[in-house]
Amino acid sequence: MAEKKSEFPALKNDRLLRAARGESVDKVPVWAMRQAGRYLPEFREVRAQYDFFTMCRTPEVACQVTLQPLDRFPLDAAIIFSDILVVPQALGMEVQMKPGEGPVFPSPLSGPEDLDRLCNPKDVCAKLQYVYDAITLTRHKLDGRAPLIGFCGAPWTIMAYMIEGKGSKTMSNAKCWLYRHPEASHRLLKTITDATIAYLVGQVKAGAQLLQVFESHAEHLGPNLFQEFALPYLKRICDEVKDQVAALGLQDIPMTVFPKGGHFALRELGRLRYEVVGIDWTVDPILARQLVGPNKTLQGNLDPCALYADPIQIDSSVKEMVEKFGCERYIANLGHGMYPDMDPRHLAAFVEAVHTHSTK
Ligand SMILES: O=C(O)CCc1c2[nH]c(c1CC(=O)O)Cc1[nH]c(c(CC(=O)O)c1CCC(=O)O)Cc1[nH]c(c(CC(=O)O)c1CCC(=O)O)Cc1[nH]c(c(CC(=O)O)c1CCC(=O)O)C2
Repeated sequence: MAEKKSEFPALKNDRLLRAARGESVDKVPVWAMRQAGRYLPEFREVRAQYDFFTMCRTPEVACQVTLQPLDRFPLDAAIIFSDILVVPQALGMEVQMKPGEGPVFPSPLSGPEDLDRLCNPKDVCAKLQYVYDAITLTRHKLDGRAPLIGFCGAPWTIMAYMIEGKGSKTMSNAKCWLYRHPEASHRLLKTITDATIAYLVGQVKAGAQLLQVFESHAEHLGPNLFQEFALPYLKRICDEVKDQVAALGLQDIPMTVFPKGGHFALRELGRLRYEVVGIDWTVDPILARQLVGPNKTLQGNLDPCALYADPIQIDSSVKEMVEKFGCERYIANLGHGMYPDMDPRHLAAFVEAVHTHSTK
């Protein structure tokens, strides 16, 4: 795949990239996980016309909805419209998105013998070309307004969906594998990791300017299982993506790891090569800073439900958050994604408050 970076319009707002690299900024950059989505009426209009994965697979539509929140709010980043579950799809698993229910795998992995059903991880890139095309198109259409974030799910989180077949309160089926089939679990995690590394390098080639790895189900592991079944794979992803990007002669791009519910792992994650560590709203910013150390950028962490409050309350919650994090080495975000019933005007209040309370 050809290097497309030089063909793209120049970046006019580099706050996010500067903050990720620990450089000073005029104000704290802000974006929101799930900033393109059902809480926006213009998204729901498009969603009414297409199945969810058809939206992901149609670069013009994915680009259109990626840009919708940027047209409304002065956000400092766009995140490509896609889902973490496109990787298990590319590995050969069927995933349906059922309105009101979420993702469903009709035939989840029921035991180690099912690993033979998975495709070769080397083949995922060709199957995910539509994501690369959406990234390249969106970089052009963004016209340098803000950097474009690419993303993926972390191996444990993807493994959990492949075995549970849907969201789960306990992840007991997936955790059963960790205790009963540790060797097969590592084989599965390695397959997902190999696919993910290739997928993320492809996103950089296509034009992604920062990569975020979502370990959305860290909370189910606890320190010991995280150490064995999550940390080594998160490390490999960062090391190998960075090494491969360098070997291709491409510019190094910042990477973020977001271990939702994984406060017990922040110290170890602070020792990896990720420039940014995302934290959810259950971790105090001062403690997070102590755990990851001074040389990482922190991202987060307003309780998403704080957006149900009125804009005056949102302003004071954001002021407190910014004071705790400080204006250096910090990217403002929610501690998890937007919910479908949120008022877009309250996200506007969040974004405005971050910029107001962090302007030098
Ligand atoms: O803003 C953008 O451009 C990208 C938005 C985005 C979508 N999926 C993800 C992102 C990136 C981001 O968060 O900014 C990533 C993602 N998908 C899932 C997870 C795991 C999880 O939620 O547990 C993640 C990682 C981030 C995170 O932790 O939130 C898995 C997932 N995908 C969907 C659902 C159902 C739902 O209703 O949200 C789930 C959770 C399943 C569960 O375990 O309970 C579907 C989905 N993905 C995106 C959207 C758009 C939107 O938020 O409205 C949807 C809803 C689909 C629909 O319209 O029916 C986009």
